[in-house]
Amino acid sequence: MKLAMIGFGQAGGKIVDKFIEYDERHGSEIVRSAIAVNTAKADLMGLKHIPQDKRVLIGQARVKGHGVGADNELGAEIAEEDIDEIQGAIDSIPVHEVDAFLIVAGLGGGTGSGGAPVLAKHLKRIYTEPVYGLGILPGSDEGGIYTLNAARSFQTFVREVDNLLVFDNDAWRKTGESVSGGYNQINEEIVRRFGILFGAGEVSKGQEVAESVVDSSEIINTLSGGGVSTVGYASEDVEPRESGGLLSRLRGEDSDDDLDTAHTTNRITSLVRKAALGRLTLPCEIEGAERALLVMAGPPRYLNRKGIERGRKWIEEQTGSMEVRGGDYPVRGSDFVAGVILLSGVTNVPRIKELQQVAIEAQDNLDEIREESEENLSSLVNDDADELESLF
Ligand SMILES: Nc1nc2c(ncn2[C@@H]2O[C@H](COP(=O)(O)OP(=O)(O)OP(=O)(O)O)[C@@H](O)[C@H]2O)c(=O)[nH]1
Repeated sequence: MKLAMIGFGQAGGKIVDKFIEYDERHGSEIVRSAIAVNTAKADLMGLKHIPQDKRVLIGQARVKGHGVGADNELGAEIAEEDIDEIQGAIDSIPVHEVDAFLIVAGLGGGTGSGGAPVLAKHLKRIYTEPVYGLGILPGSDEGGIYTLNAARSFQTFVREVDNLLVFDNDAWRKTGESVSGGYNQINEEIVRRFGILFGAGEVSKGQEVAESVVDSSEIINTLSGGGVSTVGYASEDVEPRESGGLLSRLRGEDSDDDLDTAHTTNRITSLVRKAALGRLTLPCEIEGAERALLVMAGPPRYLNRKGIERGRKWIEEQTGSMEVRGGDYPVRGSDFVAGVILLSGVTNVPRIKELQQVAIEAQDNLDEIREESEENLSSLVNDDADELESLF
C-alpha cells in the first residue's frame, strides 16, 4: 500500500523519518511521499530522511520557530492559519499514486496534538483518498497536561479521520531507560508493526506473488467504517534459505514436502494467538472488534493457506466478528515469520477511559487554579489595609 505520510510535531516527524529508514532497509515502498510539519525549527532540523524541501515550519509569526510548548489549542490555531503552507508541500505529492494519507502525531504535546486533526479535516475536504491517523498516546508518567492534551486531541482526531490507529507509549515504556533511547526503540516497534501491515498490500516486482496475498484494498476495507484500531504482532525466527532456483527445485529443495506442513500450520496458528493476545499497540479487549485483518509475513515456504485460514477463523471466534480478512505477505530471504493483526473498530478500551478520567481531573485542577490565581496574586501584591498606591 502506498502512503503519503505527514509527520506532525516532533514525534510525528521522527516516526515518519523511521518509516523511510524501514522502507529503505526492506524495499517495501510504502512511503510514496513524506512531509514533516512543525512549529519548532530545531525539531525539523533533527530529521534525517525527510527531504529538506518537505519540511514545513509553521507559526513563525506566532512562536518564532520555538514550538508551542504543549499548548494544543495554539497548535490547532496555527495549523488553521498556516494550512496553505502545509498544502503547498502536499501539492508536490502525486496523489493519484497514493492509496491513502497517514498523519502521524504524538497526541500529548501541542503542535501535533492540535495540528493533526486540523490537517485531517482539511485533507478530507479536498481529496477522495482515505485519510488515516496514527496517534501516539503519552506515557501516564508524563503528567496531567499531556494526558489532557491527548484526551482532547484523541476525541477530535477520531472524528476527523477515516480511521485512527493508536499506539500507546504507556504500554511500551521501559523503566530505567533514557527517554530518547527509549523512544528510539519504541519507534522501531511502531514501524515494524505498521510497516508489515502497510507493506503487505505492496508486493513489489521480484517478490513472490502468493496464492492469497493481501491487497491494499483489504487494508482499506478493514479500516473503512472508521473508529479506532490497534495492531498485534508476534514473530518467530526461521532458517532463511534462499532457494527457488531451477537446480534447487529439481533437487526438490524448494518443495513443500521438505517442510512439515503440520509444523508450518501450527507455527502460524500459534503466532496468530500470540499476536492477538500479546501486547497490542493500544491494549484493549479484542472481543467486539468490528473488523480484523491477519497478515502473515515471511518466506513463502513458511506460509500456508491452511494456517492462515485457521488463524482467521480463530480471530472470528475471539472477536465475534464475521468480517475477518487474512492473507500472505511473502518476503523472500527473510529470517523470520511474523503475524500482524489489525483490529479495527475496537470499543472496549479501558486505557482510553482511564486517560479521560485523568484528563478531567487535570482540567478541573487547571480551572480551579486559574480561578484562584487572580485572587491570590491580588492578595500578595496589595497590602492588607490598602494603604499603598500604585505608581500609575
Ligand atoms: N513514540 C514516541 N513518542 C514520542 C516521541 N517523542 C515524543 N513522543 C510523545 O509525543 C508527545 C508529544 O510530543 P512532541 O511530538 O514532542 O510534541 P509536539 O507535537 O512537537 O508539540 P510541542 O513540542 O508542544 O510544540 C509526548 O508527550 C510523548 O508522549 C517519539 O520519538 N516516539
